[in-house]
Amino acid sequence: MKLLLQNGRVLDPTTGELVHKDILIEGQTIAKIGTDLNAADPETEVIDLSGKFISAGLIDMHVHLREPGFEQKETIETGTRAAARGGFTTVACMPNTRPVIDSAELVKEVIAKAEQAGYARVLPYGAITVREAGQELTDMAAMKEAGIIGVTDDGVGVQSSKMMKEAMRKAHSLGLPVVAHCEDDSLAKGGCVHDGQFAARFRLKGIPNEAEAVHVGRDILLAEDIGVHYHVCHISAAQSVRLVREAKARGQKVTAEVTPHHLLLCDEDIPEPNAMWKMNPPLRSSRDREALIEGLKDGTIDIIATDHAPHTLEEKAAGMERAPFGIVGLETAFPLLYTHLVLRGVLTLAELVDKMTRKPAEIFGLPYGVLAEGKPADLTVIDLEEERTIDPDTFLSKGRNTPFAGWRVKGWPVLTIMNGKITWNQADTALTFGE
Ligand SMILES: NC(=O)N[C@@H](CC(=O)O)C(=O)O
Ligand SMILES: [Zn+2]
Ligand SMILES: [Zn+2]
Repeated sequence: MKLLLQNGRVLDPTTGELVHKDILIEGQTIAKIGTDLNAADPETEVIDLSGKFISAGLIDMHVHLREPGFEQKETIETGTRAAARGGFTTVACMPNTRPVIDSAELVKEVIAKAEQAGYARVLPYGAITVREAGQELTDMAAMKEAGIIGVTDDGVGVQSSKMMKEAMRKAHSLGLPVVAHCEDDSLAKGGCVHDGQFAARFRLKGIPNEAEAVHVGRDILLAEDIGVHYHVCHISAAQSVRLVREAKARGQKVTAEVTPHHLLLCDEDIPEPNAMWKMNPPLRSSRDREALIEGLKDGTIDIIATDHAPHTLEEKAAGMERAPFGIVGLETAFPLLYTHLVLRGVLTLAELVDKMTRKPAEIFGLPYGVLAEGKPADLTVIDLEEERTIDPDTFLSKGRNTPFAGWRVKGWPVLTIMNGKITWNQADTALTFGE
């Protein structure tokens, strides 16, 4: 199959400006990027993009697809449809399912289900410890053979330093990154929000910055001699940013991701105790938020990942103290970041796109994330002018748990192509998504 995208605009890699280009896709590959390309044969499907922005397909290195075991929250099918609608062509999924993805068999099951659904490329992580219980290392070699791209106990921190050190040795020998949910239970236990202004005002138990940062610091020390690629999940505290910056300056292979919500919100923005604003790590202080933006700009923080964490509305109705941690992110990430970071001059469009495409591919060694001839045909077309209100009722994800409902944002993905196949086309949908 041939697909010709006419009259789109792409980022010029040297100037960072948008320039008009046509893109010809043949099968699963970008065959040609040029000007005035015409459909040579009548078989070619032609789509006129009328000046819309074409990016390499977005990559999200941190999502929860919830299957197996929590299908009431999300399935691989609904989660990857949400990914496609959000402009993502590749997502890496977390193993904190039921059962936990801690064996080669379960890894293979996830990959098979994702291929069957076909809406996005799914790259699974395997657990560091059996059942994420922190007691015994998993068979990482077998899981690697089955297709994992890294190991993580996301959802919980690895409490034992000895266990973490052994995990790093094993992962390094297999060439796998260790992807860490940094949380010291002795400091975090029982908390539901950041240990700051909001917690004090509503007399809620707080989670201090150090609950994250002591793990970041410990792990950087543990990884130093081993040489393993160590990646910090959903970085939230200013101290953690400082530790990663120092490690990078020493030349250590440490990378980090930040979520859209930690970049855009802080604890003082929470209107009242409402679990739509509850996630782990929690929204921090405005000074932490500023440190995250600074870290993103100076390259300390490598990439943006959503930590898409769907839960049911019933679960979220249990209130700030009892509801589970987590908010969805796949269907709102790009327009939120474009509106609040790019249109406000915090990041350029080229910088934002880089942190959601080329950079995640680079740090995890994936052959995606660049728009170039000969590369896999993963593309996202975004209408930078289209402005709409975020309405969770229109989500393709089963999760409706977001603090961003009602926000008016610009820059919505309108067409997503993965491996040459259209996985989301707004023009085809009968649904209307807000005004
Ligand atoms: N981020 C969250 O608040 N929740 C995640 C777990 C995690 O990412 O640690 C979840 O699985 O719901
Ligand atoms: Zn986590
Ligand atoms: Zn997570």
